[in-house]
Amino acid sequence: MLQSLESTKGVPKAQQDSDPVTVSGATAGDLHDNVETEKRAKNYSDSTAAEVETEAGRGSDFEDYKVSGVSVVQLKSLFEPNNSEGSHRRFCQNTHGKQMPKERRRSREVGQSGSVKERRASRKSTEICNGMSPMTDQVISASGKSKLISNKELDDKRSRRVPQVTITPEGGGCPREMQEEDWNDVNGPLRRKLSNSSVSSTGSSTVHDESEDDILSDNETKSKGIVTLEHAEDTGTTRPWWKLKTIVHWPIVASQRKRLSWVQLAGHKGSFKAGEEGTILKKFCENEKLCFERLRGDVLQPFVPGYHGVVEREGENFLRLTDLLGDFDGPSVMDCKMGVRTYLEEELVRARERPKLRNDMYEKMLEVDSEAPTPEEHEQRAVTKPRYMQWRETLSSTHTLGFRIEGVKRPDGTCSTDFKRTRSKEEVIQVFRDFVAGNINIIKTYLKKLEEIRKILGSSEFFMTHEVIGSSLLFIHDHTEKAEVRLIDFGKTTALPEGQTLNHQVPWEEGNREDGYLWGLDNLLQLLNSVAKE
Ligand SMILES: Nc1ncnc2c1ncn2[C@@H]1O[C@H](COP(=O)(O)OP(=O)(O)OP(=O)(O)O)[C@@H](O)[C@H]1O
Ligand SMILES: O=P(O)(O)O[C@@H]1[C@H](O)[C@H](O)[C@@H](OP(=O)(O)O)[C@H](OP(=O)(O)O)[C@H]1O
Repeated sequence: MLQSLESTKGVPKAQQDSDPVTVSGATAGDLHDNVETEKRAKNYSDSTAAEVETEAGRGSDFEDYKVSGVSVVQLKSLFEPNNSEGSHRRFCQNTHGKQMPKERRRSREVGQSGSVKERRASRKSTEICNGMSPMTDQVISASGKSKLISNKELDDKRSRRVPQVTITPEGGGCPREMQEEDWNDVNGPLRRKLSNSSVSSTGSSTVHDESEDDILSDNETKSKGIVTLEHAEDTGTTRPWWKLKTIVHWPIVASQRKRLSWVQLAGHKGSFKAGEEGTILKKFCENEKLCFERLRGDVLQPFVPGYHGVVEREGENFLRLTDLLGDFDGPSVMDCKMGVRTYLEEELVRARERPKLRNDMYEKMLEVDSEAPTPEEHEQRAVTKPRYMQWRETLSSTHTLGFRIEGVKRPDGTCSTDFKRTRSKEEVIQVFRDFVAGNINIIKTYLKKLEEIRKILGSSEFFMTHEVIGSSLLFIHDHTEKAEVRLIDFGKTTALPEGQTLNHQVPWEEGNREDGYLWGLDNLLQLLNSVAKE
């Protein structure tokens, strides 16, 4: 399946009218992974067929309406750039009162001043999780006390509703997401456009089997993997989105500098563009930028993609990152999302304070299990984001193992993102076995790399002082048995209040901000060890 990506697709004209932004370039020293574009082009030989990109802006937008006094996001008609907030595109007023895409809800660094309750909860959490017993067998009640409940009970509770505990704003208030009104305070636009839609979804697919209509539909059932990245021109000018249509995609061999066949196993469509000299451009996210800046000089830096600054392309800002696939020949790739939780505490708080019902998430739920929504949710035809995220976590291995597989790309070019129900140890092991095609040497190299990462994380100042949510480990290997693991995606990784640290292994209780990252990593190590011994 070939998917054509064009990040400017569907971008409303108003965004292109927005203010220019300051661009910080990369220093020469940043370019520590220098990979040649030609080599990459050769590696991604999957993409030899010409593709045709249809009209830009095609796809579904969403519209808000009210059900029982709560706003609902619903699919809206096509070709309407200035719509209301939705999962795929959100817009807000900029300082000039113009409509512009809203920054993905990761823009604000969280937690300059955590609440007292947060700090207390953090101190309380001293239990170390051993083995693979679920760390989520403890829940916090409305009184703030924790109690033990069965896994079944827990799953039911977690998957049915948003936890009811609220964080009380104290001493400056608890962290909260940037709201539309906050935009007036923002000095310069935050440039990461909200999702066009997530790549990860149900369904297994190959590189060759998708029709053009499928390519550009916003149907979440269409899993993506191999994508064709546009090489955005550094013109400094903006191109109206409606002009970006019916572009013929030449085969990669014919236009290596302009296009890059690439693998994107998770995340949002249109988030990436091809960069220069072995780099890719990821849509700008202030929070992620801050993380990469803080990672400079941290012991963890060699284990994350090289960061080469912020660049502007066609009026939009991007983070320029080393393409981790660049050193591999026809790589196999796996994305494992780490941690016991995939949403921020502030997202829970917001969902309680201002519930926003998502029709797209309800639809995604139905695709997997038509009985998953409650009668009320069926009636509303919508769920809140935390509800969806929690359901995804309990359905997969996020809750039980502290990580989950998001997607896999195999050497033959086929991709699968059909892992929403991959939950048990045995199932996860089987995916890894298939991933390495039974090659134990590769598993052993992965184990070595993971052990190294485990050790480094223990001494990383960055890791200690950040809540790491939604970040993945990217596994990459090729037929030469070369294998590498890197930490990616810091869009939802947030700094803790001064002086606070995380243990990353104790159970999460709302307020303690624990993410279970290390617990998940230990489980992953254990699973791979068992594969290596086979
Ligand atoms: N530096 C990189 N080199 C190679 N591949 C990458 C790199 N960064 C990301 N990817 C690919 O892109 C996918 C999505 O990346 P990422 O998770 O950073 O995007 P995202 O839009 O922030 O995702 P999400 O919405 O899940 O948070 C990964 O699964 C991986 O396949
Ligand atoms: O994998 P799925 O089932 O498609 O679900 C998506 C996935 O959980 C993403 O991590 C999340 O983005 P964030 O991590 O950025 O929150 C996205 O939310 P979104 O639709 O609000 O972007 C979800 O739709």
